[in-house]
Amino acid sequence: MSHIRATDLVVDFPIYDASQRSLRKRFLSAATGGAITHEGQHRVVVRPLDHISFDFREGDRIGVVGHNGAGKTTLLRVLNGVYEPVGGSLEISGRLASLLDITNGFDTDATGYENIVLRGLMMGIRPREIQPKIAEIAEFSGLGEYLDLPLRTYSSGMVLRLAFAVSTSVDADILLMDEWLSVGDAEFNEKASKRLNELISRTAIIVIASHDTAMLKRVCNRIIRLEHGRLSEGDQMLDHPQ
Ligand SMILES: Nc1ncnc2c1ncn2[C@@H]1O[C@H](COP(=O)(O)OP(=O)(O)OP(=O)(O)O)[C@@H](O)[C@H]1O
Repeated sequence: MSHIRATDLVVDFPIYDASQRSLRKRFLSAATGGAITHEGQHRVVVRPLDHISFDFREGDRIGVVGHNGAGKTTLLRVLNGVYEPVGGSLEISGRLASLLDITNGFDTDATGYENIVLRGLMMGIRPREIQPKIAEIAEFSGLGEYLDLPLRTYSSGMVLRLAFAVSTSVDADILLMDEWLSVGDAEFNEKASKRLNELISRTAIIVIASHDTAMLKRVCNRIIRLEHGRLSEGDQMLDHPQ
């Protein structure tokens, strides 16, 4: 059974070159962002996640809401293993896929086809696992002969189409998303939304951070709210101003 269990999770970002001068308006407490503590003359610590605990189980579609800088992206990155917590524990069981930073792993000098494999590697997928999927990914991207050309010849929308096609080609138990991915022109975007909905319906646990309450109401069955790095939970969380 897939699950994610966090107990008293803490993430800190120490900032070593912060000058007191740039922080002189300390009497203004920040409306956004994690808690800031001052340690000595030049060290400041931002705490985007402050002792948070949760238990996500199969069937959970979790919407993460909160103001700018509340810690939503940080939470997704911790789950994805990009950030290491400085405190607490995190237990993840199940294969994890992330739609965060979907162009990570791409090489602008490599062709579209080569980049499918590179992105696959970045996602922890072996070449022999991605190989049988290449034709479907190529077809879905709609990039045709461009797939034989280096990525640097693509428009930014074309790069995103390819990134989306690869990133959504492999099933996982847990899927992380930072906002609903909308890529490409209107026609591609519709196709992409359909693919994303299908992927979601096959995935045991979804965690999606967003400011889009209408989308969260449609996709999620649990809502958690981050506020200055602290967590609360409940359906009424969607009624708060973002
Ligand atoms: N690389 C970093 N170095 C220092 N502080 C950071 C870094 N990344 C994020 N932070 C801080 O961590 C806190 C949480 O940021 P995060 O990006 O997780 O917020 P968010 O809820 O995703 O915001 P948004 O809705 O604006 O995307 C903020 O106070 C931000 O200033």
